[in-house]
Amino acid sequence: MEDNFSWFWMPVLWFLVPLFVLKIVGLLWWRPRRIEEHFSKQGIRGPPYHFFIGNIKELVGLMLKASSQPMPLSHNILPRVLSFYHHWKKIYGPTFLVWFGPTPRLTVSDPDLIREIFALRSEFYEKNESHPLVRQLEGDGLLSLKGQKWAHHRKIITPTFHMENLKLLVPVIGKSVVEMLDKWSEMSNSGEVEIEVSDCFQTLIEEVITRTAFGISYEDGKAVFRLQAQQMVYAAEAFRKVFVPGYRFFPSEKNRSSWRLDKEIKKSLVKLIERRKENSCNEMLDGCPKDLLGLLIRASTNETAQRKPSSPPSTITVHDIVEECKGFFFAGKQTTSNLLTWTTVLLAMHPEWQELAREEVLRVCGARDIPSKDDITKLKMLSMIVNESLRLYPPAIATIRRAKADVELGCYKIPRGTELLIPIIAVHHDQGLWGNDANEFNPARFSDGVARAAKHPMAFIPFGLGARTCIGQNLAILQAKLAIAIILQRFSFRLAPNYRHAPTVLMFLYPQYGAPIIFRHLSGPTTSSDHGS
Ligand code: HEM
Repeated sequence: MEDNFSWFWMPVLWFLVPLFVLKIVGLLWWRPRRIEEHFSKQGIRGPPYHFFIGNIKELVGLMLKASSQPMPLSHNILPRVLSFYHHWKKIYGPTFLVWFGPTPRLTVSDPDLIREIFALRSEFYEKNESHPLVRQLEGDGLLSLKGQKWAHHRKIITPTFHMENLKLLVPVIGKSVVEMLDKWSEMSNSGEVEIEVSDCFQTLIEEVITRTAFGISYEDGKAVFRLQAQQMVYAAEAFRKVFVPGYRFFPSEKNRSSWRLDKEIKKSLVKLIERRKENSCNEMLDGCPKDLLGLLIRASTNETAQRKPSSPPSTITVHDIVEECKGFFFAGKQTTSNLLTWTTVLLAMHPEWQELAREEVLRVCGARDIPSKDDITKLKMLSMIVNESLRLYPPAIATIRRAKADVELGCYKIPRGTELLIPIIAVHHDQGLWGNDANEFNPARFSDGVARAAKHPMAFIPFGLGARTCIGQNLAILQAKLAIAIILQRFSFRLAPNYRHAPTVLMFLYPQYGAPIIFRHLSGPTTSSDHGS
C-alpha cells in the first residue's frame, strides 16, 4: 500500500513543488523586476523593490520617525503626515514607483492626470481591494462595491444626501450641538473651560450620523460605533504590515477578536433593521427627513413586491443593508469629526479669522438662535474657512485606484494591476498649484469660489472626484458649518498651553496628542432653555 502511494505521489510532488516555487519566485521577484524596468524606460523611478516586503520597512521607518515628536505650529504638515511621499519625491520627482509588498503603486499628483483617472477615463480604473481588516470595517457597501451593484446602491442612497433633505436635519444637528455646548458651560470656571475637542466632536458626529442613517432608531446605532472603534485599531495596524493572502483565515488572537467584533456589529445592525422594518416607520411622511435605513428598506421592499416569480432574487438584502450601514458609520464619523477638530484648531491659531467668522455669524444668525438652513447657506466667510481647513488638513489624505487593463495615462503606459496612489494632501500643499503661500492659512484664496482658488480647477479634491466622489460631502459641510457657527455665537477660543501640534494618520488625519482648546463665554453662561430654533 505504502509502495503504491509513493509510486503515484512522488512524481506528482516532484512536479508540483518546483512549479509552486517557480510561481512564487515569478510573483515576488521576477514580476516586480519586470515592472520596475517597464517604468524605468519611461523615466519613472523609485526606491528599489525588496523581495516580498517591497518598501514597507523603509516606509514604516519614515512614518515612525516623522511622528516621533510634535512639530512647530506650522501648516507645513506634509513631511510629517505623508513622510514617505515627501522623502522620495525629493529624490525621484512627484511621479514615482513605490512597493507595498509585491504590489506596485505609482504616485500621481498632477491634476490633469488625476482628472483622467477619476473622470475622463474612469472606466479603465477601479477601486483597489482594501486590506481584509479595513474591508471588514468599511463593509461591502458603496465604499468598496464595483460595477452594477455599486451603481444600483448609489442610485438608491443618493436622495438621502440631497441638500433639500439634509436641510431638514438642521434643527436635529443644532440641538445636538447646543446640548454639547451646554455641558461645556456647566463645566466652565469663571467663564473659561478647557476641552479636548477631538473626543467631543467624535461623540457629536456619532449622534448626528446615527440620526441621519437611522432616523428614529438612532439610540440603537450607538453600540455599533463603540465596536467599530475597536475594529479600527486592528485595521490601522494592518496598514503597517505586508498583506499576506489567506492570513485573515488564520485564527490568531487579533483575527479572532476582529471576527468577534464583526459578528457583534452585524448582530446589532440586523436587530436594528428588523425592528425598523416592523415599525414600518413614519419617516416617509411629508417633511420628514429620509434616512438611509428607511430608503434602503423601502428599496428592498419595493423590489421584492415588484419581482416576478421568474426574476432573480431582490438585489437589496438585509445583508446589503448591514454592509451599507457599516460604511456610513465608518466613513461618516472619522472624517467629519476631524474636519471639525482641525477647523477649530485653525481658528484658535488664527484669532483674526475667528473674529471675521464670528462677525458674519452674528450678523446673519444673531447671537442666540440656532442658525436656520437658509442662514447656513449665507455664511460665505465660514465656507471659505471650512474649505481652507479641508485643503490644509484633508481628513482623507490619499486614495487609490487600480488599472483594470493596460492603459495610457497622459504619456505613461500603465500595466494592468498597477495601483495609482493619489496623495490628496500633497496636491493641496503644492506650491506650483497654490502659490508660495501654499502652507499658510489663507481662506481668502477661496473668495472667488473653489474652481478659481488654485491654478488648476482640480487642485482641490478633499472629497475625491468623478462618479465615486464622496456621497456624504453635503452632510459633512453642513454639520461642520452649523457646529462652528453655534460655537462662534457662544464662545471665543484659543489653543490650550498644553496643545502639541502633531497631525498624524490613523486611516484619517487626526491630532496625535488630541486638541485641547480653551473656550471663553462671550457673555454670561447660557443654557438650552435660552435658545430659539
Ligand atoms: C469631511 C468629511 C468627509 C471627507 C473628507 C470625505 C472624503 C471622501 C473621499 C475622498 C471619498 C472618495 C474616496 C475615493 O474616491 O476613493 C469619499 C467617498 C465616500 N464617502 Fe466620504 N468624506 C467625508 C464625509 C462623509 C460622510 C459624512 C459620509 C456618510 C455619512 C461619507 C460617505 C462616503 C461614502 C459612502 C463614499 C463612497 C462613495 C462611492 O464610492 O460611491 N463621507 N469620501
